[in-house]
Amino acid sequence: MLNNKGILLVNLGSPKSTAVNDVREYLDEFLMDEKVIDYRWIFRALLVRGIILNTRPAKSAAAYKTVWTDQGSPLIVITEKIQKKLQERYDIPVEIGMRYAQPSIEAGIRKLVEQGVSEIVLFPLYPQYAMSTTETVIEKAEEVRKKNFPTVKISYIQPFYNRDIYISCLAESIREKLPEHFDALQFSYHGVPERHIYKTDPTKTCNLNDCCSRDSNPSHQFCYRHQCYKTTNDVIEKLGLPKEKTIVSFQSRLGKDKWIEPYTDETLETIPKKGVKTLAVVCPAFVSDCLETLEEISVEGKEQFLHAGGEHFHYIPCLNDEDRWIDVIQTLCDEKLNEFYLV
Ligand SMILES: C=CC1=C(C)c2cc3[nH]c(cc4nc(cc5[nH]c(cc1n2)c(C)c5CCC(=O)O)C(CCC(=O)O)=C4C)c(C)c3C=C
Ligand SMILES: [Fe+2]
Ligand SMILES: [Fe+2]
Repeated sequence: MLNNKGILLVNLGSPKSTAVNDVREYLDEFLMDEKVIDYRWIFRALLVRGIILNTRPAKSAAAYKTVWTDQGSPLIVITEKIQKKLQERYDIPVEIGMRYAQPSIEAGIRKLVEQGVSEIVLFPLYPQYAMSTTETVIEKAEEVRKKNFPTVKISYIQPFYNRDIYISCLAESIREKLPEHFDALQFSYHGVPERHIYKTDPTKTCNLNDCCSRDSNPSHQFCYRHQCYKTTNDVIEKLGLPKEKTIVSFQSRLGKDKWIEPYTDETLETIPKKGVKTLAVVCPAFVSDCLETLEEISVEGKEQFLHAGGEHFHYIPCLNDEDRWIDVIQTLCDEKLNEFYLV
């Protein structure tokens, strides 16, 4: 019986509008999360509320305005489309929740509970594990569950960065959108501070230089960088592309800390001089297009590349609500739903 089961799809979240005050409120909640800026509260507050929130909201609001749709933030609109398509395949309720802003994780769980759900499969919509994404989602959901819904059971879908169904789906999606001719395919992942990688590796053995070749190292379970390289290598293999024709880089760094390298913006500025004139870029840390892909890569990144001597720039959209991606979500949900029977 699936009667008391439900699915909650969780994504990052967006400001409620492009008004500077709404963006400030969103950034405050986001950046005051200690899993995102992992300083002691007082230092985090000094940095976020004393420095970042003075200037960033206006700059981010202007960027959001360039991608906002009539229905709202692309990230939310696309997550809602995924929800609708998935709901058509299930007769148990499917809801969405955002880690920051609205609709919140709490609102999503409440909607499910109001429909009689007591066992939730929660799907963090992040292929690779990171403290600032998967981990903070689980922590938040558990906090909400313990406080407001103590009798509800939640099970969590694990990062799927190396699952063959996901790799095949991503590879096929890329294959369809790649231009006939290109000099390089760049995989640009969202960056994280380098410190986050060491912090989440329980074995403390992750060596950024060689961890990616040691797939048996248990630290890779918590190593975002490793998982990005694993996704890339598996997709390249599926596509039959020579490794020399591909680039991995990390985007969106914020602040003065060292983030994992190489940085996307620096790469875009150097590769034209090395002969890359036609570039395709894909962003597999994001399953839905959002500010970071539609503005930072498709607009800013393109300008940087062309300005540095590049000639053609092709942005490859995220999986969004492609049916083959909905198939993957459904398979991963079914696996978890079936686990309920085994307990
Ligand atoms: C210390 C800061 C940040 C870390 C660490 C970080 C990790 C991280 N983020 C995503 C996914 C997304 N981030 C998005 C926007 C965004 N990210 C940060 C900062 C950190 N992210 C900021 C300040 C912002 C807001 C926009 C801006 O001012 O630049 C988004 C887009 C949201 C949207 O509404 O469109 C996504 C998605 C991942 C996957 C990740 C770690 C792996
Ligand atoms: Fe981010
Ligand atoms: Fe590692």
